[in-house]
Amino acid sequence: MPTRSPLTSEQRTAATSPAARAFIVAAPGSGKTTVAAERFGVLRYDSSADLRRILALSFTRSARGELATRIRRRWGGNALSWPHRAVTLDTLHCEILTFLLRRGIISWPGEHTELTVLDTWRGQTGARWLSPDMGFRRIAVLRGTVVGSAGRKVTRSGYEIGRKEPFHQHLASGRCTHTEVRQVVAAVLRRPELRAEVARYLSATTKAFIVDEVFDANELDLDLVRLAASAGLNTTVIGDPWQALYDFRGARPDLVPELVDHVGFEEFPVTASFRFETPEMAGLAASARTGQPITLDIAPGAGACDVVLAHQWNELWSGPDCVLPLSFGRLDNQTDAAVALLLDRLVQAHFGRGAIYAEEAAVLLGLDPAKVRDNGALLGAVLEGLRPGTAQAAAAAIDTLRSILKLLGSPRRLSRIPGEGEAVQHSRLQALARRMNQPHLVAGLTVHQAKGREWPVVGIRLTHGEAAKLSAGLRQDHFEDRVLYVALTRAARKVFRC
Ligand SMILES: Nc1ncnc2c1ncn2[C@@H]1O[C@H](COP(=O)(O)OP(=O)(O)OP(=O)(O)O)[C@@H](O)[C@H]1O
Repeated sequence: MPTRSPLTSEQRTAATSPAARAFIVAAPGSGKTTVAAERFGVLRYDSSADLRRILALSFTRSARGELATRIRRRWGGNALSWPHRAVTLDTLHCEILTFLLRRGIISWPGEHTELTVLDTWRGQTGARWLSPDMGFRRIAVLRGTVVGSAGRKVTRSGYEIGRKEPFHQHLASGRCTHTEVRQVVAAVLRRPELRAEVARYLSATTKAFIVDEVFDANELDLDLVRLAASAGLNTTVIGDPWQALYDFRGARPDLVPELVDHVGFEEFPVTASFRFETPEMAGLAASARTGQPITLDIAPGAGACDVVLAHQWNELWSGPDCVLPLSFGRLDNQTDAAVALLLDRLVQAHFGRGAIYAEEAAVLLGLDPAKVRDNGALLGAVLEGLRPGTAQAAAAAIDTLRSILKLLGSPRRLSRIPGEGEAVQHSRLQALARRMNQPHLVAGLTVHQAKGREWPVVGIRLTHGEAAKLSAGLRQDHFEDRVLYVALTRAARKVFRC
């Protein structure tokens, strides 16, 4: 086991404080996750006879995974044995809903008490891309104590269900997405008598909440924190206002100071960063945080970097061929999903890990992800066919891909995509072919995927607008500026512009 570095006095004070409500504000690399994991064990193994669980909470599966790994590494595998858990806020919402349904406090269409909760409606009957000019989408509401549905004007584009019938059918068969779960739990918390039931449930089961990256919390998450604190749970929230990135999930970093003030959290600053190994990086991070103008050196080649980051996947694909982005981005149709499986194969071969959204791609195609992995040689053969890099090779590879999906167990045959969609797939495959022919590949990630991680040397792809923002100095209250800040602070030794 590696030796553990001693905590700084700031870290130790924050992790071991007897405060029932602690707000730990920390800069990048100063040990937010380290302190969260430490405090988990301090509360888990204290000498009290209180056997209720400690709940470590984060917002994304990758952040949850990192937190769970750190807890196990610090305190041993048993630290997360039942009832103690590290889960996402979405999992907690589902747990609360299941409790309310099982107890009959509220009821679901078809009297379901166990739900199948999907990440997205994409690929489900009745789901289509709806944009603000396209009328209404269905949302889940609470009528009395019964879950029902209502139409709401579309305000932000996405895969939604617009028509009543398919939405009702999904609900009646016990199926929904995390969005519906959030809508119902939010409606529950607005009703005093139901809110009191949730408070009772939390205080009966849970001794402490430790919420990592609290600036990514949306209104519902923050309301749950407020409820937990008022129900007497030991409540710790940890975060950095400069690293709030989940606007698309409704993150409300602006509401955190109000919550901290209103609930009466005791504040513990953790300032010393362990990430930055060179004076240059420490200076760069400080300049970014204080809004000083920033200019990055141009990379001698992307191969000089350990990772290349960009805000959007497209920016990575339009960059140097020695950068292999770990995704093409959103999966809009089944051909997108099939091409994502090919990318997954190449990513596995080079980096020993899967591509982002590979599992989602398999599910969208009706395939068992394990079977796809077991039959990787079939996808490998399609990749080999791509090697010449021509448009003809790309077209032939798509055809072969469509036919082998059947062999992998896909219930339907993929058809050609109308309009320009087919040409987009050809150019994606040609981009893959160019990467296959590189002697050395560097992983490309979006800043969202890189959050919470670190590398020695980081390359950043900047649009003109982003470069201008850097030269003007970053502002914490601008989302795009925070994205740039998180990108810059992933490097221990050096950041280059790629
Ligand atoms: N007291 C310490 N002594 C030495 N190294 C430490 C100490 N505390 C944290 N570290 C190391 O510093 C690095 C950053 O820690 P950690 O990931 O917990 O920071 P973070 O604040 O969560 O980072 P981010 O801002 O990127 O989310 C890790 O490699 C961690 O092991």
